[in-house]
Amino acid sequence: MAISDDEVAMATVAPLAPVTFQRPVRSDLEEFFPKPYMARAMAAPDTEHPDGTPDHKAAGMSVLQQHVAFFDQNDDGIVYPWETYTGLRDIGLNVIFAAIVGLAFNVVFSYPTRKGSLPNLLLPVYIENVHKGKHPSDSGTYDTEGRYLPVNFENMFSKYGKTFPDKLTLKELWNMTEGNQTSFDLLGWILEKVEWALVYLIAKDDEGCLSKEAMRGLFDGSLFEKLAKANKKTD
Ligand code: HEM
Ligand SMILES: [Ca+2]
Repeated sequence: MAISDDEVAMATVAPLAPVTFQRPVRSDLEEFFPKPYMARAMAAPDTEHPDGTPDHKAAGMSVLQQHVAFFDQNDDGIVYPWETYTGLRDIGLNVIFAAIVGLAFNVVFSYPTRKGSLPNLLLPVYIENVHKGKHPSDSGTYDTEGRYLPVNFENMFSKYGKTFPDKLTLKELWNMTEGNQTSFDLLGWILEKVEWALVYLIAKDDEGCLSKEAMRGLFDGSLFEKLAKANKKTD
């Protein structure tokens, strides 16, 4: 059967690229909120939350900056390893795990986000420059300036969420990190696995799935705030 030019122009699948059938994209997002293709600098909306997280303050920061600002204990715009450690403890990691993971985040992100040209042995992460920490093999939900792209967030679920519409099973999360891998990018691929493994660990639900809401909250940092609050209550 011949495909008309009109059909070609708007198609989201290509007959000779089976992967486009296996990982479909959304074409109905505008029914839920305006301009899903427009990168949001300060809010992280999805189909269920068209305005993002109302009780979470952007405080003038980009969505990626908000993701990291949770760890900035004294709000001076710089995240030192001991601050990452404290934040990780607050969201429920044990002492050893928080120490290892906390140090690892600063080891990875301090150099790319540095001010000036020299590395700093105290491993600060400068929130102002955190967009420079972006790595390949990610979900594409943050753009290169640290904004949030609703369409790419939603497509994670249309592509990989085969069991439920609003959460990913562990296998599906794994498939997503595999599917996001770009070539010649071992480090980005490892980081992607570690980041999502951590999110899964701290936020999986009773059925062993990662909810869309937890993942959305990961992007604007509200997930960390929620977990810290819940943790404080149980102390
Ligand atoms: C000081 C602490 C942290 C820093 C500096 C940091 C930095 C970043 C940066 C720069 C990105 C953008 C990566 C990209 O889009 O290529 C990012 C994304 C991400 N981070 Fe963090 N992060 C921190 C803490 C955490 C923690 C504690 C977790 C998990 C619990 C986490 C999980 C993620 C995930 C899952 C992504 C999204 C990757 C994707 O789009 O596929 N981050 N982070
Ligand atoms: Ca600080």
